[in-house]
Amino acid sequence: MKTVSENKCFGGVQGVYSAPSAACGVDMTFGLFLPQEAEDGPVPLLWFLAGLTCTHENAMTKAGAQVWAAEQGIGLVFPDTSPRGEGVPNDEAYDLGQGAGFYVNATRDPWAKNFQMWDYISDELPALLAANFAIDAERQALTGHSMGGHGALTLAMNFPERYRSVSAFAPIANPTESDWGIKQLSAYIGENKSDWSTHDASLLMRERGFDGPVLIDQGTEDQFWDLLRPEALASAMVDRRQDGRFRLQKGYDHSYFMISSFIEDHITMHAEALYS
Ligand SMILES: N[C@@H](CCC(=O)N[C@@H](CS)C(=O)NCC(=O)O)C(=O)O
Repeated sequence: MKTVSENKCFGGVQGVYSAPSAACGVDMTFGLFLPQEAEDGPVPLLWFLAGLTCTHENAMTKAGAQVWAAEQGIGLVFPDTSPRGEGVPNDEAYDLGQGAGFYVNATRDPWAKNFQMWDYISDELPALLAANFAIDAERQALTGHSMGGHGALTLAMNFPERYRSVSAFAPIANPTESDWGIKQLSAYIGENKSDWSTHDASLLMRERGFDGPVLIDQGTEDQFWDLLRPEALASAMVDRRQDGRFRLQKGYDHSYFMISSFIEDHITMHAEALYS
């Protein structure tokens, strides 16, 4: 593992590291914020999964999460959104290939060799973090934005034993019915729609729900509203009687300004679940 940078931040350390990934077949870069408490022992961990076009850097620099994580004594990890670099397949469109891993394990060429983001996020990176940093792998929670909100919700509902709480900002909520989903799921895991259901938050919410705190924030002026399909997730939560909050935030758009406006509430909710 290589240390790319380490900066003191709100009494803790904001690091950027890079390590070879067996799942993705290339070196993967991630940001990790550890609060001061990590000097004395393992701390719980909140994942921030980012959206289309993002690297490890967007949420790390724009979400404003560290101040609240420092206050609560929890770690934050900011993974990349796909493998990247020379030799890794890509597409001309911004919403497929590098920067658009969609948090699935690809089974189709040319993607299958590198695009194993599901395994990378749920297995490989947590093990690497627990082995190298003061992270308590028994206490993890997930949040994310847009494509990353989709990743957070689908991982949480598939692995409820691994994650204590889940939240999302403007998640891609119903990818099996959206152009942010149909194109990518077809390319990565094939045209057979029955293989897609584990990667659709609204379908999972209807079938399984989540036995822990859930918080969704969605801006009413989100320019990608039609692609995100928040109504599908909201109605699935109601139909299931899921314990949780789905908040429509008047006037907010899809940007990190929306995220930084509400991140405190998300981190407070996760901290309560992680320390209970
Ligand atoms: N580039 C795309 C949109 C990409 C986009 O908005 N990405 C969001 C996530 S879905 C993001 O976080 N962008 C990076 C940033 O704001 O820092 C477009 O112009 O249509």
